[in-house]
Amino acid sequence: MKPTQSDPTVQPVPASVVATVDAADTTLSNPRWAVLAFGANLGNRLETLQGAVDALADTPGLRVKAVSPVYETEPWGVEPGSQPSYLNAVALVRTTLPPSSLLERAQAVEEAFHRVREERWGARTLDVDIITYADAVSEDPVLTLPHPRAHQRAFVLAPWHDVDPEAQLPGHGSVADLLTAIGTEGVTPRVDLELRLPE
Ligand SMILES: Nc1ncnc2c1ncn2[C@@H]1O[C@H](COP(=O)(O)OP(=O)(O)OP(=O)(O)O)[C@@H](O)[C@H]1O
Ligand SMILES: Nc1nc2c(c(=O)[nH]1)N=C(CO)CN2
Repeated sequence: MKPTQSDPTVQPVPASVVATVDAADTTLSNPRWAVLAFGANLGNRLETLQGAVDALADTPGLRVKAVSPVYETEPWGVEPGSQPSYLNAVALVRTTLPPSSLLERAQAVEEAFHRVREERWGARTLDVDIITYADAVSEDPVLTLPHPRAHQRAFVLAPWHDVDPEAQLPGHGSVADLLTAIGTEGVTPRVDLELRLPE
C-alpha cells in the first residue's frame, strides 16, 4: 500500500532534531585542523608512537597531515630521576570529527597501547593529548581547549614549532615566542629516530 500524506505513522521531525542534524552536516563537510601531542616513556617508545599515529590515521574522518621530529625529553612535573625519559612528538591533523569524538578516539588509542591510569603524570606507555582544535577555547575539564598546560611544555612546543613555525596557541600567542620564553632545556632532538607519515 502506498503511504499517503495522512499516513499516521509518519511523524513530523522536530525543529531541534533538524538543527542538530544540520550542525553535524556542517562539521562533516568542514574539516578542522587539530594538533595532537604524543608521549611515551615505557616499553618500545618509538614503536608505540608510530602505532598511535597509524591508528589515528586509520580513523574515518581524520587525516594526519604532518608528523614532527622525535624528541627525547626529561619527565616534566615529577621528581627528577623518578621516571624514565620520554619520547615526544606532535601531529597536525585535519578532521571532521567533533572535539568530543576526537578525544574518545585518542583515549581508545591510548587504551589499545595498554595505557594504565594510575597517578597523575605517572609513567605511561602512551599519552595522546589534544593541544588545539581549530581555534576552540573551552574550560570543560573533560576536554579543555587549548590543552591547559601546553604553553608550559617545551616537549609539546618544540616539535609543534618544527612542523608549524607560524603556529599560534589560542589565548597564549605564538608558539615561537612561548618556546623562546621557556627554553628547551631537557628537550633533545633525536635525529636518529623518525616517525613515518601514514599514506
Ligand atoms: N586537551 C585535552 N587533551 C586530552 N585530555 C584532556 C584534555 N582536556 C582535558 N582532558 C582530560 O584529562 C583527563 C586526564 O588525561 P590524562 O590522563 O592524559 O592526563 P595526564 O596526561 O596525566 O596529564 P596532562 O593532562 O597534564 O597531560 C582525561 O580523562 C581527559 O578527559
Ligand atoms: N617529558 C615529558 N613529561 C611529561 C609528559 C610527557 O609527555 N613528556 N607527559 C606528562 C603527562 O601528560 C607529564 N610529564
